[in-house]
Amino acid sequence: MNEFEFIDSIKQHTYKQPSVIKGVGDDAAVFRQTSRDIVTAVDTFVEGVHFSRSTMNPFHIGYRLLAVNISDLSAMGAIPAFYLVSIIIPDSWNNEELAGIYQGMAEIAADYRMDLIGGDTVSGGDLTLSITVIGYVDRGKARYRSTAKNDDIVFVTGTLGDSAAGFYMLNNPGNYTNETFYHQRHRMPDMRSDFANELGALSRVTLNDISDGIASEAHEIAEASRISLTIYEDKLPVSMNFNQFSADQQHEWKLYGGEDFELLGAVSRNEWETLQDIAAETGTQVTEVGYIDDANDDEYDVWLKDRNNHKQLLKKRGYTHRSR
Ligand SMILES: Nc1ncnc2c1ncn2[C@@H]1O[C@H](COP(=O)(O)OP(=O)(O)OP(=O)(O)O)[C@@H](O)[C@H]1O
Ligand SMILES: Cc1ncc(C[n+]2csc(CCOP(=O)(O)O)c2C)c(N)n1
Ligand SMILES: [Mg+2]
Ligand SMILES: [Mg+2]
Ligand SMILES: [Mg+2]
Repeated sequence: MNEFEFIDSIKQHTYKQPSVIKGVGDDAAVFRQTSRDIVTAVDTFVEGVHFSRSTMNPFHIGYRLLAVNISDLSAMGAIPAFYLVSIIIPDSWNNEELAGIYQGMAEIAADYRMDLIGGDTVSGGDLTLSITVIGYVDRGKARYRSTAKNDDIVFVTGTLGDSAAGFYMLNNPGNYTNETFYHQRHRMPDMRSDFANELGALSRVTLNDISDGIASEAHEIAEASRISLTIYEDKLPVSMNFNQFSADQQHEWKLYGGEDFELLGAVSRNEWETLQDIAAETGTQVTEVGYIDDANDDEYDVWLKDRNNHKQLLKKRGYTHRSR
């Protein structure tokens, strides 16, 4: 298949979003928007860094890449609408495998009524996929990392550490409990889109999605909001049978494992009950895991309290890409 046949094979023939004026097939895509704010993000996946063929099949690769981008839109309180895919294809990937990647993306796109409206195709190098997502949020309702205030409740959706545990199981075959569940949490993470969108009812909520690990994202909130954040270690939600792993593994994965794509947030005590109602309506597990304090002398610290109430500074550690 040449580049043009490939583009033809991945092109949608109809669009779900009524605002599309031009999708795939010209120099750029066009959509029209008058009332809502537009939210956009891009994340890149590289073979060997974000996935390997030994732990993910092509469908999972596509599914997960679009999922993690939807996660960033959720963390902004936005509804997904469009995506554009830039792909660098090495010779070692065949047509069937590439089709699998696009099927994975199409599967989750259907769940969120997203349209593929453009992209770019280049051959050579390592398999690299970069997805740009575009979504909408009601005017002025985008949710930021910078809005947390003293005495807010810190909460997290879902459970933590499952993706890292699943990745470990995929790489270290053995006798595990609930293995399929953990594999699934790594390969096809759940999105918190409905919950995040419904939070539009709140006057203020701080959100950040967990890609690098809760320790890292907690620091992003602390720094952006210029506050201090405390997490109770024994309140961090984990899945059933997470205790099949060693204490060190559990500690490492839930705090620093990353790729959970759950939402870490902060909300005022006044609106905590409304937030819990929204969680119940959208079938979302939400757990109170800590609180916000004023910062001490411009130190935007993140603390971890153990079950004996001992407080220690939580390092900004997680999955960090190096730059030279
Ligand atoms: N190479 C880049 N050029 C311009 N802006 C960038 C670049 N890399 C990151 N950013 C911007 O920096 C901010 C933080 O990006 P970052 O990738 O850390 O967030 P994220 O997507 O939530 O995290 P992750 O990539 O771990 O999922 C965003 O505003 C992003 O657009
Ligand atoms: C083959 C392979 N090796 C390592 C990992 C783990 N991993 C890769 S990127 C990342 C953080 C988010 O990245 P980004 O900041 O780019 O969004 C994590 C935890 C994996 N999933 N697959
Ligand atoms: Mg990013
Ligand atoms: Mg993010
Ligand atoms: Mg991201």
